Amino acid sequence: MAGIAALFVSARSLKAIGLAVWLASFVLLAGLVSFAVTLQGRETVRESVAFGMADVYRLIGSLDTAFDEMARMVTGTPCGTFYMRQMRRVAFLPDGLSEFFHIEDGRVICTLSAEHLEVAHDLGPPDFVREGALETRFWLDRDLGFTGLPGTIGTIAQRGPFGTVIPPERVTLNLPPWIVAEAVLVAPDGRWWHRAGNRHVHQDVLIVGPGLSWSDAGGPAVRRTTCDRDGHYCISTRIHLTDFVAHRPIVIALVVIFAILGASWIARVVRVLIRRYWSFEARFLRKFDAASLLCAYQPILEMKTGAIAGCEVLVRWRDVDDSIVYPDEFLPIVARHGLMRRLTALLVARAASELGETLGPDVRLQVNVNIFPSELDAAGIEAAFRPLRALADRFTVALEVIESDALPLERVQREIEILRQAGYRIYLDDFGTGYSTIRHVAALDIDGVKLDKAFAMAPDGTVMAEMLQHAVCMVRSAGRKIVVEGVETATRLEQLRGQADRVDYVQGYHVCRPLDIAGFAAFLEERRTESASEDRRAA
Ligand SMILES: Nc1nc2c(ncn2[C@@H]2O[C@H](COP(=O)(O)O[C@H]3[C@@H](O)[C@H](n4cnc5c(=O)[nH]c(N)nc54)O[C@@H]3COP(=O)(O)O)[C@@H](O)[C@H]2O)c(=O)[nH]1
Repeated sequence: MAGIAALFVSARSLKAIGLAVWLASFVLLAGLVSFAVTLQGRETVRESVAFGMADVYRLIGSLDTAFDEMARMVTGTPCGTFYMRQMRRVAFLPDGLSEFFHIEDGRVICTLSAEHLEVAHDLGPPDFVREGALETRFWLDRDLGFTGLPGTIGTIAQRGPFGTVIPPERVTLNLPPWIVAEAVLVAPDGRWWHRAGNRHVHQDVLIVGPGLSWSDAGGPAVRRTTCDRDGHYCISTRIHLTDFVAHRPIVIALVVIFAILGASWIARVVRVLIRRYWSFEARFLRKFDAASLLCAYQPILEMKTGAIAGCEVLVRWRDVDDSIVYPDEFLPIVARHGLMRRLTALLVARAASELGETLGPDVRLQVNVNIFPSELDAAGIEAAFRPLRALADRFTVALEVIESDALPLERVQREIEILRQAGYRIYLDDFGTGYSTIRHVAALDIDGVKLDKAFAMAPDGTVMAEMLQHAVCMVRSAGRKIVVEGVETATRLEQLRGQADRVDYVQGYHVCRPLDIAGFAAFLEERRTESASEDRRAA
């Protein structure tokens, strides 16, 4: 879970997520729009094929009508005068069929153009036969020289004793430039003949197969074949995607622009939602509980004895990705949402349980806890500190009031009095910075003052370092105990030892950094062993 949460917390992975969402949205949107365009393309193909098929059905209809008329009207002695006159009348029908024959046993006996043939023309076996109640035979692309029209090629159809010629240009394919198509006539045994359109398209579909295919040299192409209801007349189509793109640049540009804009919008919304849900503030407020608050203990050294007299309890928060967050980052959120009391109560409960269970029963310490000025009301403090106060025989509680805002002196003084009478010690924190003033030190009945670490941490020779001594004198003159924090070097500790009659306690990285409870217990044990051996040496 922490691993997944870490994805949303890190700015780098958030960028990666944004990019992934953008790409996925782009592919999805481009796919959806392309699908819509493809459907529209399929519709165009369907319409074009239907247009071609309409010619086929018209031709079949003309053939049926012509043969019906022949059967009805052409009677009498075959190839006789009356017979031929009637045949001519059928030829005048406006169906595009104008040449008719009389056929017996597969041989043409007479034609409208050539009349009675001197030698009957043997048609040979038909190329294919349209089965059914009205069987029709076809001879494709035959030389019609026997009709008196040398060099003319045409398809002959025969039903009963009658035959006719189908002109070659009867099927038209009305197609946009990005579709290539071929109309073919297919025999029941699979043989087929080109009728109109682009040669090789039907063969291509037969070899590669219908559907989307990538094997063709012209790139990916969509192929299909549509046939009439008898399956004899078919139109095969092939759309090369490159042709489609080349012929519809505006559509393609619009698809790309739409997909880019849409994907950017979706990615932005997703990023905003992720940021909102996983912002530091949002996840802190979601996971602000006893389990996520941790205590660090920083030892406080008593100058007079050289012993560890106490510790400051410092809060830490475990983020959703298990990283440890320092208070400067989340205290403003705590203050903004009025969670100061809850923070103190949770922290005190944890500290009481850790200190009580881990340190030996003989260890006596002053436990300093930071509180906001707004928390300074005796009843609230008593409630929050109950777990520590239950261990009053081992731990004395000192409240470090962080002066983050101006103190209402009268009210604060009243609360301080009650708390001190109850056994609490009160310190003003961060003296010398912000709102912490000498006026407060003089006006409030407090136990001590913690000098801001900026004094002790300042390099020798700087004004701040110089002011350290004066600040100590000033606080001392108000009769308060002094804690100097931010002692990071042995030199600074030595300098403060020179003022040991005025500086009561020091705290800082040179003494010890804040530790977890196990580290703190080990540190105390080590100090105890060291001072015991020093005592033995002195004895
Ligand atoms: N209301 C609460 N405020 C709290 C609580 N716990 C901490 N705080 C306040 O948060 C501020 C930052 O604290 P932190 O990051 O824990 O830093 C503390 C020490 O680590 C640091 N310190 C101590 N010695 C040194 C040192 O030698 N060098 C150095 N660079 N830093 C050092 O100082 C911080 C302790 O400051 P203070 O409280 O003034 O003694 C800080 O303002 C805390 O007050 C909490 O539970 N409640």
